[in-house]
Amino acid sequence: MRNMSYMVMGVSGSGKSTVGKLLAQHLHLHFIDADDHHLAPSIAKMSQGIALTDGDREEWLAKLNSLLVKAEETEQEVVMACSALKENYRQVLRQNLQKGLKIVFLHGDKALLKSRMGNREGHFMPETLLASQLETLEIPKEALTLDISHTPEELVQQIIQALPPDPAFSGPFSEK
Ligand SMILES: Nc1ncnc2c1ncn2[C@@H]1O[C@H](COP(=O)(O)OP(=O)(O)O)[C@@H](O)[C@H]1O
Ligand SMILES: O=C(O)[C@H](O)[C@@H](O)[C@H](O)[C@H](O)COP(=O)(O)O
Repeated sequence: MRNMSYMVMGVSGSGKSTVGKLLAQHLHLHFIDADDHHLAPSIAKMSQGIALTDGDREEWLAKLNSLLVKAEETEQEVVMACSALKENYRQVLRQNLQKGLKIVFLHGDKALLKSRMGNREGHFMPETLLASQLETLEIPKEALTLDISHTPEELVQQIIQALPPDPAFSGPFSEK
């Protein structure tokens, strides 16, 4: 047991919920979707096509970090799907974690992201917010970066193949 959690990140429509859930199923881990923890005013804002600010995300990120810390304290690994768009957001998500986080970054071009958002039914996030998501995104430096044109199953296999065999190994997608 590596006892280190996974963060599947990317802009809206990149597939982080889909791939994160599937990864958790494959690894028999608990899955946390950061979208389930947004404050109600944040959901209302995004539903109206208004991008969140750093301030809107502050309490949300602290809550997500507390869930990751709790998992580590109870010796659980979890898979979290979270946009985690900026480096300082990722720093908040990692704070007080002794073992760091494995970051998987789902990358795709704008047209594909737009079509994936468009295919989704009943989701609060409008396609019009994709531009601001991409403007806000700071590409993570130490992450396993995967191309979302692959199927979710292929992406999960790519993640599993990249897992370090040795728990002490601090491989290509370990950020601390
Ligand atoms: N790799 C993929 N290939 C094809 N469709 C995908 C893939 N990943 C996600 N999808 C679909 O694209 C849409 C957006 O995926 P979702 O997981 O909700 O993204 P996010 O959580 O990043 O916003 C969903 O309809 C999902 O079924
Ligand atoms: O920080 C943000 O701006 C949000 O977290 C955003 O990135 C996220 O994408 C929305 O919560 C929509 O949810 P989906 O990612 O599922 O579209």
